[in-house]
Amino acid sequence: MGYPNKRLGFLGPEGTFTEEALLSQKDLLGFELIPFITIDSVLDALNSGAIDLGFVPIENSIEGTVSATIDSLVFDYDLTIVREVILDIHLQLLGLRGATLSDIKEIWSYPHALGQCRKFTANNLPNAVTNASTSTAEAAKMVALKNDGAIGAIAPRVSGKIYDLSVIAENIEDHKGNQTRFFLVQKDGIPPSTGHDKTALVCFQLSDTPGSLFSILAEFYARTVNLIKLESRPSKEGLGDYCFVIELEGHVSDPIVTDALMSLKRKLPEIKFLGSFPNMTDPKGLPLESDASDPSRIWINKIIDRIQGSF
Ligand SMILES: O=C(O)C(=O)C[C@]1(C(=O)O)C=C[C@@H](O)C=C1
Repeated sequence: MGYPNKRLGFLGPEGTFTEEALLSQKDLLGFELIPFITIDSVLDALNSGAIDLGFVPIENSIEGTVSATIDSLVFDYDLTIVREVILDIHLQLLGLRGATLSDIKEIWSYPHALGQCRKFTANNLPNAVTNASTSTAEAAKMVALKNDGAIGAIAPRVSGKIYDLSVIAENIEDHKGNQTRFFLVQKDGIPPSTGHDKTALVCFQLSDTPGSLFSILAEFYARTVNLIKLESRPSKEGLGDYCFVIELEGHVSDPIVTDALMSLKRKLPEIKFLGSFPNMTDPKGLPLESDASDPSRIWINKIIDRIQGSF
């Protein structure tokens, strides 16, 4: 199935985990897939309309949230999350053919990947200098270009094949069950409810007073809406000033979710809706090409307007 003239940007270059997660989504392969060198450049291109969809990492089970992604979604752009994808992550120490562990004096990788192998590096390469690259695959590409046996990259196995590097040490992540979650984002349009959805939003508070977080959570508790994730992020307004990123079970069009969000809206100066999207375990796919004149979509957009206060 093709999507003529539809462009999907992702964190590249060829060989990143982001690309691997994207390629696992067969229905997206008909798009023109365009690698970008940073997460910011993907989201910026989406915001400006240069691409139709963006695919970026959001969180890792060892290292936590990818700040570049969440901060762009919360503060910089009005984009909507339409899908989540979860990928098992195994990191490899790659180097030139013939290089061994004792040859490596310098390691390059994406900071989130370096963090996932912190203990491995401390125990096995305590004197190696670590350096940040814009992605794991970019680090692998650079090792190949520099053609220096003393430089290693922490990267996916597939990137070793692409850039002709060999695996010096395999599966070096510090904890078992390492996984990263990715978001597919678009400028607007909310996938209809599948019955197995999540909703993401940001709550901005007026001031930090006793019970202010409790009063947010109470709205969900009162309606037995299950919270999946709660994270405080610096609001960028000053040290100790936070906003709350919340993920909950349900779709924004589910009456109890709508009701909880409307009630929150009356308490808080600002709520930002980030998206309603199917749980990754949902066996039903989601229609990507949602029709702008679809009455259910117009109705959902009205709910969002009311929650965000732009009516
Ligand atoms: O550099 C890559 O390969 C990416 O896709 C980025 C990223 C991340 O942001 O966490 C994705 C998965 C892994 O956790 C390591 C790196």
